[in-house]
Amino acid sequence: MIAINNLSYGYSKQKPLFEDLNLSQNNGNIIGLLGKNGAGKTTLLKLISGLLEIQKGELTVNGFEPFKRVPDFLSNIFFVSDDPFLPSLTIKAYLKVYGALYKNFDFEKMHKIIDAFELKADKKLKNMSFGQQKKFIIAFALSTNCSVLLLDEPTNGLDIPSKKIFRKVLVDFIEDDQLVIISTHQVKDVETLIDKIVHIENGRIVFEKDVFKITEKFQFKTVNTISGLLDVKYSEKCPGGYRVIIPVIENEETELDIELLFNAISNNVEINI
Ligand SMILES: Nc1ncnc2c1ncn2[C@@H]1O[C@H](COP(=O)(O)OP(=O)(O)OP(=O)(O)O)[C@@H](O)[C@H]1O
Repeated sequence: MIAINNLSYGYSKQKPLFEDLNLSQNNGNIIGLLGKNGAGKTTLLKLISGLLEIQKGELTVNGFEPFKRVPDFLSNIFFVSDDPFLPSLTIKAYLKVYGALYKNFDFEKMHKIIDAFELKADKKLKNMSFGQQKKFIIAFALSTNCSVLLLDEPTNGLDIPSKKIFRKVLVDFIEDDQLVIISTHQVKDVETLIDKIVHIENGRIVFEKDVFKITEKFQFKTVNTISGLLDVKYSEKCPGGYRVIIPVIENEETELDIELLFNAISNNVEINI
């Protein structure tokens, strides 16, 4: 569980990035963390994982203050950074050394995922491509069975077949009691996975809603024309017509279009639920 109350943080004292930020998330959710470039997504993940120290307010993860980095905290959280640093070890050797740090590490799960990603256990991590390294660290993160998983741009560098495998391994191997936060711009890669959207803008959380509540209230669809449509919350032109967000009519729910929702929120459209 993550609890953030009135958090302030800035890289420079003159211009804080976050001021009075509040966020509370329970385990059992997969959260899509969205926001424009520079909004602070990576910084927030670093604060949650204890790589940066909060300057004001409160931040606890499973009851621990992250920056204290006590072993019981560290063994139950895993942060997959956008650009992971990996030592000059084979996968096999890495698992022996680092797997032992996580009390619930599941070696069988690890082998299933590295097979799915077509990685070779006797290959040195340093000699792998960026995409292969990303796949390895995602496999490792999932296998730790940590209570909190933080994934920063996890599909960045993955080819098209690997993105499909990524979605499948997340569905198959995330446990019901984990809290997973995925920060990404590649929203199509995670659209079907996430059950909650958190959108950061100007140092604040400007939108925080469950996906099922959004799709219960709003339809996301492509139409030929918007003339005659009542109560269009947001629209944008696309080849052959318009992509629109409109209220659900007669229980006719659609799937969430995260990109459209992102654009609506970024254009200050109120999506009240
Ligand atoms: N080490 C640092 N020193 C100073 N400023 C930093 C540092 N790291 C990030 N910043 C600044 O903090 C702000 C937030 O950066 P952050 O990387 O958290 O954003 P982001 O939402 O993850 O962006 P992106 O979507 O581009 O990855 C940016 O303005 C960035 O320039």
